Amino acid sequence: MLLEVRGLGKKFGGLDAVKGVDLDVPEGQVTAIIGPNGAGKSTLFNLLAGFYRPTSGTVTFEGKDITGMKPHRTVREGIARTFQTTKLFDDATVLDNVLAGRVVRSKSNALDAVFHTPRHRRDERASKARAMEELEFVGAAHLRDRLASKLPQEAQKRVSMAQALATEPRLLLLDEPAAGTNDEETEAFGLLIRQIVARGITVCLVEHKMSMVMNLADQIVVLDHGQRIATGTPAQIKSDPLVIEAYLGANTDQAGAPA
Ligand SMILES: Nc1ncnc2c1ncn2[C@@H]1O[C@H](COP(=O)(O)OP(=O)(O)OP(=O)(O)O)[C@@H](O)[C@H]1O
Repeated sequence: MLLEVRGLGKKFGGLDAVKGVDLDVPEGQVTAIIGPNGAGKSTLFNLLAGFYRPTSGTVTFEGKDITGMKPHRTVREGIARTFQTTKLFDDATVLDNVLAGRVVRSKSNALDAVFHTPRHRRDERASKARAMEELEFVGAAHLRDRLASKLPQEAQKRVSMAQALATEPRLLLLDEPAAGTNDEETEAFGLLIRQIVARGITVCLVEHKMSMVMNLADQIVVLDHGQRIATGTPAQIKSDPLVIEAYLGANTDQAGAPA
């Protein structure tokens, strides 16, 4: 198992945002995490990537205990995440944004950079080449010199995927990759995610768009009120009474029952 989560919990004051969650993410697959608004999906991602420290439980990645590890360390371990609303550096170009993802794999140190040593120059060239490869992979190479803030949402999402891929992850956490995109763009993101998996990268995604989830996921994990209420294949989840109840009971029109 690539990622093993046991009894994971996060409290905000008196609220259990995530409670006693067990999760196994098999290598080379797509695991989707779904659930009504406020179910704890984003909090779970933040716990896995180290943005939040769990109140209880453990996270094991490739057999190593990474519970409570900070994001700069989890990314070195091989976990990258994208955000629901993209967090690019607005004043930087697309290429510089993707290069920022390379920093974690840089072999040269601060002194190399200050003295512009051959090692630093070699490292810089290799990083740039890798960043461009990732931009080509996501179909955004032509945008390399544009300011990230000036791009439409869909392009920003592609760039943030390139940035995450540039860190050379073994596990990619995608937080609502299809949010705010039209049907055609959603389908294109689905294809891109398949290509990512074909590269041997394991994908875990949070997504409200059920068409994408049902098409892509090998395994679906359903959260409700911070707890895992079901795990299974898309076919199993669609007909699970607990899941149907959670969605029908959800006071939202965005969550979209997995029909
Ligand atoms: N930083 C925080 N401080 C306090 N409460 C929080 C915080 N982050 C999340 N919560 C609460 O924890 C619960 C789970 O929120 P979370 O954002 O993880 O849900 P979600 O499933 O990702 O929802 P959505 O689908 O709307 O993005 C909610 O009740 C939310 O209000």
